[in-house]
Amino acid sequence: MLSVEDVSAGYGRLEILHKVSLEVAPGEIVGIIGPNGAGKSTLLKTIFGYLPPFEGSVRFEGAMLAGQSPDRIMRRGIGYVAQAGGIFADMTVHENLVLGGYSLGSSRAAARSIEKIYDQFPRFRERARQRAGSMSGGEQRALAVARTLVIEPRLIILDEPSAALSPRFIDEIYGTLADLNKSGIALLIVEQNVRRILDSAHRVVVLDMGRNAFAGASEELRQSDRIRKLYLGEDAG
Ligand SMILES: Nc1ncnc2c1ncn2[C@@H]1O[C@H](COP(=O)(O)OP(=O)(O)OP(=O)(O)O)[C@@H](O)[C@H]1O
Repeated sequence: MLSVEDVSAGYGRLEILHKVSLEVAPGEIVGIIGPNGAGKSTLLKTIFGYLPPFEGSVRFEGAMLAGQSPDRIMRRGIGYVAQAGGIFADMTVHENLVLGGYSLGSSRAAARSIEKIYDQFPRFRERARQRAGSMSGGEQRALAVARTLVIEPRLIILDEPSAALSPRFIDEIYGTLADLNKSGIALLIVEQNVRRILDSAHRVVVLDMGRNAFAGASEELRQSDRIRKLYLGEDAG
């Protein structure tokens, strides 16, 4: 469904990603982990069109994404939840959802889609007129995810959905993500919380210093001495 092949990318002339590859199959949850500065966010920004790759290809359902704007990529059926969510705190919950449908170009289609989201997340219907910034951190994160649903994506890309949330809210957001996945939406998730992503993802890709370091089924990685030692703080002995 999503295929990233030998992508090199970075900022200005500074190359951060060196020939990175990964695949996401329909309905799959794929996690990306790696140390700080490994290039995880840079990879998501490159897939979503915020950064043009220096080389390599990004394909979604067969179509080339490289060189397309985030807006067009969204219309092809990919949602993106930036680090820390990026909702508009001073706007209402409803206005945030309306903005999520901006790229649809049809307010009727967006309204229909938002109605479905309210059915799925009744608490947002109750809070439609509430200022988004007045909700809890967990609810704001859920709203950031819900907002991507207005365009009815087949893949959602998320940058650290658990960041700065308490364990209870992390459970909630991952519960929401599991439900979306059950409804058929594939997920590509950058996550610092390695235990959480190993529990949730089907497969995990490890990036290190801008390169593919390791990849495998979550179950396989959980058994790996290297992963346990480096990322789970366990004594692999
Ligand atoms: N806008 C930018 N301009 C120049 N360099 C940048 C920019 N954003 C990130 N970088 C650099 O790119 C490298 C990779 O950063 P990136 O944010 O992709 O890593 P990450 O794996 O997501 O890290 P973290 O887990 O800390 O979020 C870092 O060395 C960072 O300093």
